[in-house]
Amino acid sequence: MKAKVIIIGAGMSGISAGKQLSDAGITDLLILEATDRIGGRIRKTEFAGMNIEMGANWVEGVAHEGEARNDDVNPIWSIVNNELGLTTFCSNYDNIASNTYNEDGTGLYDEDFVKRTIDEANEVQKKGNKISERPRSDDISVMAMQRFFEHTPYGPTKPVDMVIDYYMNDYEFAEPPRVTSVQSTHPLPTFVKFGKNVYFVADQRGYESVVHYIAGQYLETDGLGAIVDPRLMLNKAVQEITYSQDCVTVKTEDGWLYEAEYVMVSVSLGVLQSNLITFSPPLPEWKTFSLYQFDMAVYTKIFLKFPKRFWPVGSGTEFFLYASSRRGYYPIWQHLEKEYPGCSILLVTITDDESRRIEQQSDEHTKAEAMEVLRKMFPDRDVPDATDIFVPCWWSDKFFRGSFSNWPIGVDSYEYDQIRKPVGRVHFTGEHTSEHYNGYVHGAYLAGKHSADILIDHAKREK
Ligand SMILES: Cc1cc2nc3c(=O)[nH]c(=O)nc-3n(C[C@H](O)[C@H](O)[C@H](O)COP(=O)(O)OP(=O)(O)OC[C@H]3O[C@@H](n4cnc5c(N)ncnc54)[C@H](O)[C@@H]3O)c2cc1C
Repeated sequence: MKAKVIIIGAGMSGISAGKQLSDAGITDLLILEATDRIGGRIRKTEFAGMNIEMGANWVEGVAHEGEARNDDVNPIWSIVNNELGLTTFCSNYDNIASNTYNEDGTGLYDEDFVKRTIDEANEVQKKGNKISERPRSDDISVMAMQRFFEHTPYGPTKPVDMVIDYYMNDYEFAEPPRVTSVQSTHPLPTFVKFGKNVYFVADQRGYESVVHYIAGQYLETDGLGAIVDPRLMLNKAVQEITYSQDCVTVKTEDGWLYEAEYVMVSVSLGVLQSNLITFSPPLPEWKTFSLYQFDMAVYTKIFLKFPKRFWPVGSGTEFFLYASSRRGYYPIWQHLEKEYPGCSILLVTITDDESRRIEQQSDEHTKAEAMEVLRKMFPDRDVPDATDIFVPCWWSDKFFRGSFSNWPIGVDSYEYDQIRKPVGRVHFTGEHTSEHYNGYVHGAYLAGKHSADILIDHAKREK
């Protein structure tokens, strides 16, 4: 089977690249997707009788009216809010100082004490922004910045310091401060460009309806909106990409061969770092070097359903922290009562080593750990066992190998260009190729457009 362009992967970036190519008149496309759906890491799933988001949940980078900002609007927010009208809720973290729990069963920490910790951490972050004004060669890790400004050789070590540090860094980047680059995150381009608010998508149609919406603008759909276009082929896991000066051949796991003038690879950085897809000839060293230097982080959203609610609800209670002496141990909790009143569901987020650890144990074991933490947080309440648990496994899934990319110390913009740069007829896209917005849904969307533009130029030059 032949096409002008084969797109590998039907997540946000692949679908966005397809739209950009179509708009430029390149409609002879074939999209090969390994799974049985489009959307990739934006995925709803049924849990306890309702749809929840196992992947991306927030539109990050939204300005409120009247807030000082430039005129840029996050393109995903435009679709979510204006075009699709999905139900969203602005997440407000202002009250975490009054919602930070002790691990020794004595309940909440003193609010002023936690507030001071937050203020101090905020001061260090602000100073970090200054480091970003220096030449790129002066980049340091977030932890080095903390040592520099806080004079703490090992970074924060007390439970409250650690959970606040986790909330400010790992909760966003899914890797600890010792890994993350200051210059790429301080200040964070997403918030500078689009606004500092984050909106939680809580809509039964799912956040993935954004991907369907974009796909539906150039792929044929039936009366109900399902994509029926033969150019989208599901359950087509690509195994091998053979490229030459004249063409590209793609082999899928079921033995089919597809030929094209160009290929657009939109699989995750984690997949590219694994050996799932073989390139023939092998990718040049400059390419693999840049791909291996970047990090694929792991961020895990665990959902727990309870027979009854035992946590506080009402204004300022949505997010609460567990300050453990083991950093990153079931640290950030969110109740979904605002989004889904009466649902009695809690969401706890863990990352990195903790994510990899729990992916390798049974859900029952994870539930028991979470229950122990909850009973420490609420010693005076009757805390019933969760009746249901959902633990997504993004890291073990061979089609993802993690949740999103994180910019580590030691990678500069030059190496970043190499990640995105085509190798002959093989082009690359994906959230990890978005220099300013890597890790985000809008990063994937904009990267798809950008990489498609590079391919369009390439095709024009060859005419
Ligand atoms: C748990 C989690 C939470 C997140 N939270 C947020 C958030 O709140 N806000 C935000 O903005 N972003 C968030 N993100 C990040 C966001 O989801 C991603 O940046 C974005 O969806 C990535 O899109 P993509 O197209 O680059 O990659 P993907 O979505 O990974 O798409 C690549 C596609 O390629 C397919 N594929 C893989 N291997 C093959 C193969 N061999 N052959 C064919 N197809 C293949 C995959 O199945 C997939 O569909 C989160 C991600 C996760 C996992």
